Amino acid sequence: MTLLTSPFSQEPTFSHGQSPRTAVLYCNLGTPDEPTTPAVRRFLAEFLGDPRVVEIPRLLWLMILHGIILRIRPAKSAAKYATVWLPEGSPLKIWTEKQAKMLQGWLAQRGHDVQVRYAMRYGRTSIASQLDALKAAGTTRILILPAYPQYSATTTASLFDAVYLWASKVRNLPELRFINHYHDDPRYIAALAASVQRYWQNNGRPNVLVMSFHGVPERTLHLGDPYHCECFKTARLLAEHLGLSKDQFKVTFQSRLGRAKWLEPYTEPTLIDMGKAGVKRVDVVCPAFTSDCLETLEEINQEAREAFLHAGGQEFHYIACLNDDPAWITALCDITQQHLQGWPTQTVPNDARLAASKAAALAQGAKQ
Ligand SMILES: C=CC1=C(C)c2cc3[nH]c(cc4nc(cc5[nH]c(cc1n2)c(C)c5CCC(=O)O)C(CCC(=O)O)=C4C)c(C)c3C=C
Ligand SMILES: [Fe+2]
Ligand SMILES: [Fe+2]
Repeated sequence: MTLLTSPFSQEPTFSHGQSPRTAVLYCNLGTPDEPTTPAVRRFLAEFLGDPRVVEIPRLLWLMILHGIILRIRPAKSAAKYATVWLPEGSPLKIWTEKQAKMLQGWLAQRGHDVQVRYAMRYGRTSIASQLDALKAAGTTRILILPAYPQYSATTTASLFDAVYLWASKVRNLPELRFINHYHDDPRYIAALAASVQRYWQNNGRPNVLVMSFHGVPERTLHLGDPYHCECFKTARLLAEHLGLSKDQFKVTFQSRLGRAKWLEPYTEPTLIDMGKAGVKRVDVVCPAFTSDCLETLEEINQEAREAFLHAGGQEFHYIACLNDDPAWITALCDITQQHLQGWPTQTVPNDARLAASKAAALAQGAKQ
């Protein structure tokens, strides 16, 4: 792109006459490149090596991570990934990419000239590489949109860290905005509720709806992380929307790692207790995940299902994540639009708008 100098001032303007480019970077956790032991080891080394994710003294943790965990876990996890892998790749990546494409298209339909890209905190497609690409394309305003409705330092703050690290190496920075959370956004809640209601219309209702959120160490709650409270608020709003009484739903936390205490109650033991107690049918929904991934497709829809049925339960229904649900993309669009306010993102370029208003003024003058 050539830079011209405006005849009226020393301000540079872009030769194609468009307003400065605005972009949305839709960020998710990340996933291995393939369901193999080496690829999962690479992914886990980066993920679990992040001090935001595992907060124990560095040296000790690096010894445990490289000495034990990365020798055992990758093969086990790779086998699990293989059970959910699709011909096009990892479900998390496929859904995240599709959501970003849909968001861009739907924003364009609403008249916003905004580029939407997706990025992953770990593995490919990295946050730094996408920010580099946006900067190279002349983007001057970037909105960081996490795929996580609930804020957690382990996820949201960690992805912001990656943005700050990139920014610390850039001379001429774009304007940056960050969305911390949307756990109580009425449009996200309505999309979740509609997906559950639709499922029930087609499949009947359960005795209990289990809302299973990804867990985090309990210690993070005592240190001030709002994740636990935000999960409970999402759950309460979802239950209200669905008209559920207290005994018709249950909040649980899944994916515990290591021996420390994580947020309770844990999903699988709760389901086993329910099966043993004679609960006939449970439906499970995972509101912290906006894309289906290993944690929902394998841990819930395979492992937790088996545990519940084995404990005496009769019917286990997994309600899919929001994925490409139109109500969810609409919610994402609304949330994005709200945070783009004040940034010029109209489809009609500034210069064309100016020319049109000058022409209108001239025509008005000619009439008088
Ligand atoms: C929804 C938000 C998430 C939070 C909060 C979170 C915290 C967290 N996770 C781990 C450890 C692992 N998570 C793994 C997979 C994984 N985690 C999330 C989301 C959150 N994690 C997603 C979307 C996924 C799926 C990725 C995919 O490729 O499909 C894994 C890897 C899988 C495995 O080996 O079991 C680990 C490990 C910790 C320690 C943590 C907070 C401290
Ligand atoms: Fe996780
Ligand atoms: Fe898991």
